[in-house]
Amino acid sequence: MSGERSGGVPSVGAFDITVLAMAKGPCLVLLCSGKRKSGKDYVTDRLRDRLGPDVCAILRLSGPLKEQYAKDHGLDFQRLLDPSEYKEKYRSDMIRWGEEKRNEDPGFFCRIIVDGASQPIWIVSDTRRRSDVDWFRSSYGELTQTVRVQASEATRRLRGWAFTPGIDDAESECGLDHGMSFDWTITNDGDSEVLNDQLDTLVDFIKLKLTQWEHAS
Ligand SMILES: Nc1ncnc2c1ncn2[C@@H]1O[C@H](COP(=O)(O)OP(=O)(O)O)[C@@H](O)[C@H]1O
Ligand SMILES: C[C@@](O)(CCOP(=O)(O)OP(=O)(O)O)CC(=O)O
Repeated sequence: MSGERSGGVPSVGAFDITVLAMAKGPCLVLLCSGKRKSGKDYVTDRLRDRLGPDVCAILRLSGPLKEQYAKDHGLDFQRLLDPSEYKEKYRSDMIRWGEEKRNEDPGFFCRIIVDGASQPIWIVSDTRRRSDVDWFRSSYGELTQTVRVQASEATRRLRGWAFTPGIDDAESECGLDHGMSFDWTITNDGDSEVLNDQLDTLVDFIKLKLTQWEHAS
C-alpha cells in the first residue's frame, strides 16, 4: 500500500494499487494553488515524499505548456522547469502563449496531464485559473479538494520574488484570489515544524480517503 520497493522492483502492494487506480480512477484530486515562490513545488514534493511515488502523482499544468513552448521557441525545456531566472525571462510570453491555447480549449492542458496517471492520489501542483478548477470539478466531482499554499510577501522575497507588473497582477497569479473557498490552506513561511504539522494533518486525511477507496467495491 505504501509503495515500498525492494531491489528496485515495485512491491506487490504497489502493483496492486496501480492496477486498482487504473481500473477505478483516482481516489483524490488535490488542486494546489499559490503565488509565485509561495512554495507550491516544495510543498507538493514533500507530500509525495510522504505518500510515495507509487501512491501519489504530481501533475503540472505548466509541464506540457513549457514543453511545447520550448519546442516552438528553440528553448531548453529542462531549464524552464527549474525555479530559476531562465523561466522568469520567458514567463510573460509563456503566459500569453498558454492563454491562447486555453481560450481555444480550456481543458487542453488538463487533459494532457491526467492522461495515463496511474496513481490513486493526484496533486495538480499549479492550478491558477478558475477554468482549471472548473474542468477538474466537472471531471472528478467530489474527488477534488483545493489546497492553497500561502506565504507572506516577505518570505517570497527571500526566495527571490519581486513584484512584476503584468505577471503578479494578472490572471496567472490572481485568478483564484477571489470567489474561492479552499478546502485546505498550508502556511509555508519557513518554519519547518509548522509546515510538518499541517502536512501531517493533510496526509492523515489522504490516507483515510485511500483506505476507504481501497475497500469500496
Ligand atoms: N518550507 C521551505 N523550506 C525550504 N525551502 C523552501 C520552502 N518552501 C519553498 N522553498 C524554496 O523556495 C523556492 C521557491 O519554492 P517553489 O516551491 O519553487 O515555489 P513556487 O512553486 O510556488 O513558485 C525554491 O527554491 C524552494 O526550494
Ligand atoms: C506559463 C506558466 O505556466 C508558468 C508557470 O511556471 P511554474 O508553475 O513553474 O511557476 P511557479 O512555480 O509559480 O514559479 C504560468 C501560466 O500562467 O500558465
